Amino acid sequence: MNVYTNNIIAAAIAFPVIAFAITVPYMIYQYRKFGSIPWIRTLIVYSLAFYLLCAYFLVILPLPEDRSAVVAYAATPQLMPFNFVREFLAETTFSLGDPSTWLATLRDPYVYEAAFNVLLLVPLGMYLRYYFRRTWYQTLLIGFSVTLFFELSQITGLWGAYLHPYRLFDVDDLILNTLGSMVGFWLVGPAMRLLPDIRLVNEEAREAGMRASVTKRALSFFIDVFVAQTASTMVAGALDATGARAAAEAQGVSWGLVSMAVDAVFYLLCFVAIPALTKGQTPAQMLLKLRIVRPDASRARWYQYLARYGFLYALALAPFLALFGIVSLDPAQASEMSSIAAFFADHRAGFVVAWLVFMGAWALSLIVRAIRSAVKKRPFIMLNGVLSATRVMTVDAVQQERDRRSPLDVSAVTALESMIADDGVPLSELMKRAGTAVADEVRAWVPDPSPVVVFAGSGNNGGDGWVAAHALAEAGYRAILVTPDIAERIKAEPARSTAMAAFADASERGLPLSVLVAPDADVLASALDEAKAVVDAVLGTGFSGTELREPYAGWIRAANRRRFEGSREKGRGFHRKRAFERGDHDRSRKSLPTKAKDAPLAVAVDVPSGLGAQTGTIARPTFAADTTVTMLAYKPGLVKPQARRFTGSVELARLVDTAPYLSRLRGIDAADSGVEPSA
Ligand SMILES: NC(=O)C1=CN([C@@H]2O[C@H](COP(=O)(O)OP(=O)(O)OC[C@H]3O[C@@H](n4cnc5c(N)ncnc54)[C@H](O)[C@@H]3O)[C@@H](O)[C@H]2O)[C@@H](O)CC1
Ligand SMILES: [K+]
Repeated sequence: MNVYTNNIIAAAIAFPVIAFAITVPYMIYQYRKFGSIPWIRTLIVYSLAFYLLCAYFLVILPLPEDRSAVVAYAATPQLMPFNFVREFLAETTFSLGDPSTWLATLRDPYVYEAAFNVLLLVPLGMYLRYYFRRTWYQTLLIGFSVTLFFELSQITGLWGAYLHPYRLFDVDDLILNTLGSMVGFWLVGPAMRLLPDIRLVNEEAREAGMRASVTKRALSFFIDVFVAQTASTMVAGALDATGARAAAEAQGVSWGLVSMAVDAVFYLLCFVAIPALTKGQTPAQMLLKLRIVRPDASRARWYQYLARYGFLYALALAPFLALFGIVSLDPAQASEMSSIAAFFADHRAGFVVAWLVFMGAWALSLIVRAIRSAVKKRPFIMLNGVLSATRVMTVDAVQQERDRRSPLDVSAVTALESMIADDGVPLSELMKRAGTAVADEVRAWVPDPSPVVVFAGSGNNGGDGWVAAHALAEAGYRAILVTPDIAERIKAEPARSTAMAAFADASERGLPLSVLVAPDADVLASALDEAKAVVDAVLGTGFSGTELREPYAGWIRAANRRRFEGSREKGRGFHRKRAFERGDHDRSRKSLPTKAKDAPLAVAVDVPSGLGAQTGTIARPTFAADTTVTMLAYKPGLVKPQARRFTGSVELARLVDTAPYLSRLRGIDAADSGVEPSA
């Protein structure tokens, strides 16, 4: 056993080195892929690395004394499957009928080594199923490959590092290790219900990745400094090698000054010139998808980049220059100094203490603010950002902020649709893309096929709902579509033909799509009780007003009640007594009641039904959503302050490349009305 623990200690010593080497690449990869790095994933990835290292060390250590060592027992591979069983039976006193022999058996090397060989790859199977979401046969294959790699390391004497194999290649190891990975696969199954779903962790990371977190910005800054400094050092070195130093010194120019000038060139290049060419990105910001912009997300000018980083260096360096100045004053020469210098020189120690206190307080305040911004999910703004009127945002957040700041009037959306249709993408195709985007949003947050309720109104917003329900059913979700009337009797086009086609296709292929036509309250409530997601495609841009008509009002109330009171089984008793009885909400309240624990995901299509797309008025009732997938452009109502608690997060589904149309529309808009567009 001692051998095992020694190897684990070796791994523990080697691990920090490896962890350090992989951390920056790991962070860059995660930031690029997901935008943020959840703790849980870091824990998993690093524990996996540590575990694999331990396992490998157990397989290849201890190393023989010298390269040509011959280890007798490892010379011939053991190729007989289940040899360990035979040897065990031959060599021990074990008897199934005699319990007194059982305990000794456990201490038998054949038994504990076999058990250990199984154990070795149990964690791998767990990681493969839980984190990498591999199926059982993929786990089997990967487990076997890893084992084979281990055994091949042994039979080749660590890939030729040693002339002879020093550990035994054993088929039984292959069998037992692979079995271990399968045991891990089976064991982790029940635990997965308690562990956070890694797909949701990823989805949340993507959402959190909209923010330019302090760590992401710090990483980007250090990469930039590293790049600029390395380039500068190399160039200065090259100049030195070509004799520039001697030439400079012959001219009476100090080499220190020259290399500082080279530094300055590279820092200006990295932090000013390159951002000016790339619309606001330093090299590392390109890598990490960050951008320097004005506070309103518009493009900053080159002198703002200069100011931003100039102030940063000035603010960071000034205290050190001051300290250096004070420390280098010699009190012995105080009589020869100006009175101010003499004062500083006399009180040197006091100033150094004051300096330390000041810097400590400053550092502490930065740390507190950084933590507070992380907790409150607010941007971390530094003084140099304020002074230069710039911010660092993620590329995605810049885009989102620009979209939010230039919503498109509902009338303009209609104009936009017909422009797109004129270019060959008809409304029916837009509807298909819109519904698919909604289904994708549901699938991102509810990754396993589950029951989903889709409310579809009788306008085109409802058409999006039919597409979404069909797409979800196609993906195996049990979609329950709630409609006031059968598809044939929908009046709006292309909603009608789209709904009919979706229904016909689903029936023909036997997809799990069921349609509830004007269901009564009880049927509706049961459907909602089971649902893992509710899609609101009742009313979109076609609605304005302060009251919803039936049956829509009843549907929305039922959905809101389900959201805030929980399912009916759970809701009876405690929950039902709560104030939120009408399934309506008190419009004077600043926030909505908290969501019930088992509330389904609520997705609104285009706008939450009840919210005025143009005006942002909140009707009675209005659908309360976790996320709103809005089509083509933000509508003015979505960005009104009161809308936020009904829309949840807003996702823009562009459906087509809208940029050329938008500039045309805004141009025409401005010319026609004689006023500046809202952007
Ligand atoms: N903008 C786009 O490019 C696209 C828009 N599509 C969808 O089409 C929607 C607009 O469709 P429509 O113009 O047909 O309008 P809506 O579907 O938003 O609303 C029209 C329906 O609302 C009902 N209604 C009006 N006032 C009511 C009230 N007070 N109480 C109850 N019901 C009321 C009407 O009877 C009508 O059935 C958009 O929101 C979007 O979801 C997509 O289908 C395709 C792409
Ligand atoms: K809607």
